[in-house]
Amino acid sequence: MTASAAETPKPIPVTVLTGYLGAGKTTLLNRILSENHGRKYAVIVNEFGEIGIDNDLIVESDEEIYEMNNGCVCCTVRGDLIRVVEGLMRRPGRFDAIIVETTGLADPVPVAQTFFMDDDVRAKTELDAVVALVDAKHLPLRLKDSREAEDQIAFADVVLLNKTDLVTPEELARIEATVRVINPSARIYRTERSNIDLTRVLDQGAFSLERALENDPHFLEEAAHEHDHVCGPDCDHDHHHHHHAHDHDHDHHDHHHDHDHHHHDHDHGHHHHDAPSPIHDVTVQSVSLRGGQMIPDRFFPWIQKVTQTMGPNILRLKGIIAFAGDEQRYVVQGVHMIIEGDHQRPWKENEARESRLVFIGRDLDRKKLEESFKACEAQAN
Ligand SMILES: Nc1nc2c(ncn2[C@@H]2O[C@H](COP(=O)(O)OP(=O)(O)OP(=O)(O)O)[C@@H](O)[C@H]2O)c(=O)[nH]1
Repeated sequence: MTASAAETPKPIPVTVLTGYLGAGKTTLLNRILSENHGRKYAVIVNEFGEIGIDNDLIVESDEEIYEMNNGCVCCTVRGDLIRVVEGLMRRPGRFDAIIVETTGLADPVPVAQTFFMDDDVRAKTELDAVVALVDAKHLPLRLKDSREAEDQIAFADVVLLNKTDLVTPEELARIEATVRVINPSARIYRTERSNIDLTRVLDQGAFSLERALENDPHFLEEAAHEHDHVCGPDCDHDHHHHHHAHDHDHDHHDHHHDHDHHHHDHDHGHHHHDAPSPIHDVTVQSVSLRGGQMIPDRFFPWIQKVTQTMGPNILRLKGIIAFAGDEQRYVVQGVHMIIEGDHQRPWKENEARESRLVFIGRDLDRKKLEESFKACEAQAN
């Protein structure tokens, strides 16, 4: 029997969206889902925070959204990703392409590896491009405190330098130069609210296995990257012990920095090939709050105060707030001290009018946040 085009369907292109917490991934995803491009996407998102707000922030569309388990892709979710993709493959014709939105704390490498490691997935999909969103305002801070932020840029095929409205032209030029140093070959575009001609992001045919292997000769090796990054706060891993626990079966210390070839000589001070590098940023935690209906005159001054006083430690906040007497859901979002909010849509008949708020950051005082959040409730005194 000879294989014909009909018998071997074209591999499904996969776009991986990466970028640090709050950089603009969901904003881009919502553009993709809203725009009339005539293609049908299956979207895979990796929820962050135990009360899962992310899914609620994606625009409603005909697209099918698949959630992966809590935790980071590299540690616990790769199997999950393979299962979701295999499930998708069993329903040919339902969609033309796949988009994977990774959590802001994830290393994109294990996600990309997934599309090469499992034989079935490898045969049926084709990694089209890794697209990294960069928050222009907060990049300098990120490069100081997060290896992931840098790795995400280093590994990208396309970089969207986003939030250009929050920086001066001079700052923007400097930031672009920094991105260029971290990744000399990526296509870089400046964007506001992830506003990009989608033909520059989708169907790029940009991902090159050859280049990935050049940057990291161990790209195709299982576990080379598994533990070289920050796990999400909800990751099941025992952060304090697994480093030792895994030492005997993976020698990830020897080669997991090989992709640093990318990084040339810029000096961020945290890339040392031999020194024991911080394996996990164990200080990042998440605090999830739940409450009833809130009084705006309590909630807004409270959230203002929280972001003013704790801003430097708040990497990300997201919430859906039910205000007493308000027929609409109110969405609040923040990155450090920059916070914004808006009505999203009317509450549905069967939806419980409750408020949910997730903080991701360092040194968060859970008890204090819980109590002060509760004090904004309508029934609180
Ligand atoms: N000022 C400004 N705000 C932006 C821009 N792009 C996105 N935002 C806002 O930044 C916040 C984060 O955007 P998201 O698209 O949710 O970011 P994300 O990367 O999906 O965030 P995580 O999923 O938490 O990692 C939201 O409040 C956006 O409205 C921009 O270009 N300028």
